[in-house]
Amino acid sequence: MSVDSAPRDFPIPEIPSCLQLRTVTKGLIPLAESKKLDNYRMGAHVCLWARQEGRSMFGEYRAAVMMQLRFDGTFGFPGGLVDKGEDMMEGLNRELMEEIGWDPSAHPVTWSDYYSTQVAGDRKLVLHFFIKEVTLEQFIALEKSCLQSRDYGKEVMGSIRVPLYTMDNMYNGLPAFLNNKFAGTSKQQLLLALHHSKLLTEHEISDVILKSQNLKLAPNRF
Ligand SMILES: O=c1[nH]cnc2c1ncn2[C@@H]1O[C@H](COP(=O)(O)OP(=O)(O)O)[C@@H](O)[C@H]1O
Repeated sequence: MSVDSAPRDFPIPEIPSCLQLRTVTKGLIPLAESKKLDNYRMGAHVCLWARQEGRSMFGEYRAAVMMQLRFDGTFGFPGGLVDKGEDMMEGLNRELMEEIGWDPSAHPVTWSDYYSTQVAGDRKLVLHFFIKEVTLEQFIALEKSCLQSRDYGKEVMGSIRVPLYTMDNMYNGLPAFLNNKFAGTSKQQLLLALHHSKLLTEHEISDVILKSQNLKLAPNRF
């Protein structure tokens, strides 16, 4: 497999003001710092997305963004824990092959897709996050290959597309989606990826967070 495994450092990404929330910024460290941590498990996940023109009857698509329903009933990004002694990029690409049938020799996730590193000291866990744009054609091919993957129906219960629109009742769509249960830091990573990829503006992100929290005040809204 040809993946760029050269060790490099990356600073903490610039976090937009709409996401300057403790839940989002907690534990963010530069990549080089994570390499000094002893006896930490290392995980890597990737947000794969493709531009998508047009709109459905519910709102504008903007993009297809892939998340997956995991064995534990939570949503997360494809990826997982890297084995002891395994190169990080090799481990991530291996996880993608197992979970979504990704062909790493054709389209490897590389360091150029790196976005952030977060550390959960209490769990002795370091989580690296990558964001990769693919074509819509590749995205659709991946959705199909998920069904044939080794882990489908076991660790992974299927890929999903994140709804990026907000419907007329000001809640359904992305705000409602954000009230699901998410694995690890994947909800924060999703919001960061939407900002980084310029799929949502800062104003739209603030608005979506506010609308998703409104449900907690009005649980019977539909
Ligand atoms: O998409 C994600 N983003 C950030 N953290 C995640 C995501 N999915 C899982 N995690 C966290 O990483 C840990 C290991 O991930 P995962 O369960 O995917 O590894 P595995 O498939 O190797 O068991 C989980 O316990 C969870 O805390």
